Amino acid sequence: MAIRQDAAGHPAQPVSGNSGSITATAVSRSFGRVHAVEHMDFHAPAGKVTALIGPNGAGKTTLLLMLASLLAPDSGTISVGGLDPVHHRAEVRSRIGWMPDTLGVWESLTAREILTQMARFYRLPSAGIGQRVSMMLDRVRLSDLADQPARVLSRGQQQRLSLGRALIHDPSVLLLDEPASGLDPGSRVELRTMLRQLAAAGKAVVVSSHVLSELDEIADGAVFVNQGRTVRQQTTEEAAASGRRYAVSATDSEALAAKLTELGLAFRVEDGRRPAFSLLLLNDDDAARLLRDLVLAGVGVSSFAPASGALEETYMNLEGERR
Ligand SMILES: Nc1ncnc2c1ncn2[C@@H]1O[C@H](COP(=O)(O)OP(=O)(O)OP(=O)(O)O)[C@@H](O)[C@H]1O
Repeated sequence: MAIRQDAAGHPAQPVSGNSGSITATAVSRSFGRVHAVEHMDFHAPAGKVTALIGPNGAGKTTLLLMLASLLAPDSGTISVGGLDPVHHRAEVRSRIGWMPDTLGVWESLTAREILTQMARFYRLPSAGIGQRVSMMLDRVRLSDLADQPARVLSRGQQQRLSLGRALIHDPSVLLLDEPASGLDPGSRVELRTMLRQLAAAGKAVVVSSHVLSELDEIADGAVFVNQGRTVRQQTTEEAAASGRRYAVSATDSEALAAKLTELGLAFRVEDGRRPAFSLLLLNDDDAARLLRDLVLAGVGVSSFAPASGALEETYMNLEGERR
């Protein structure tokens, strides 16, 4: 089996099938007295989209910066496909695509110039750079704006340029901090499709996001963090198996409440434009059964739908446990 060395002469670990996975074990990082990340564990397998979820200040960006080798941990270990970013920085960086929450580029350069410069930084063969940049501009739908200075791009267009920049060297691990921020609904759908395609191509995709309702569609699993610590890791299927909240409303709210009570189901009344009853159901079969029972009992059901995603439900439950 081949053992490689990086530029600094450190022996790299054997190249194996997990070259795209990324793992952090008990990593910590403080800023003065602030313990931004404390003994955090994180794993994102190759070929999957992993969501990094947590409230403001939980330590998500600090963890991503460490995973991207842009910030050194005070303690703990990080492995990118078996390589430690501290000792194999150049090789790890060539494997990682990093999309920060704000673009932060040379604003007077054009989108094309920025991607060209990044391709040079990553030492892509110069003969192929022009074609690679044009392909990437097309992929993130910026071909029409390719020769405009970055400062004139809208927030959503800058996000797309940032994604193109993260992908220009075809990394095996993608770290995306709030990638959907500022994107319009159509662009969000495109982003979702692109992230699924990248995972299907074998890359480890890590997405930090507060838009939990969308994550069920994107993520295969999630790592929940809070106050610098990992509080739960679970697959989206595991999250779905613990049930999800449904919102039900009817033309006659009293009749609906009476029937739910008769069926022995705990519910609460949600504030909103129209009164809706919300209740936790274990799976789609339970939801179908309840809808049938309500209709057969003559309750005029006017809406019946999941009120939260599976990952959102886990997040809200964790929040509830903390209070
Ligand atoms: N460079 C820094 N200097 C001092 N404190 C910092 C620094 N970077 C982060 N922190 C602190 O570390 C904690 C974690 O911050 P971090 O940005 O990682 O959280 P986050 O989960 O990404 O938050 P958000 O969802 O709001 O972006 C916060 O209390 C923050 O104030």
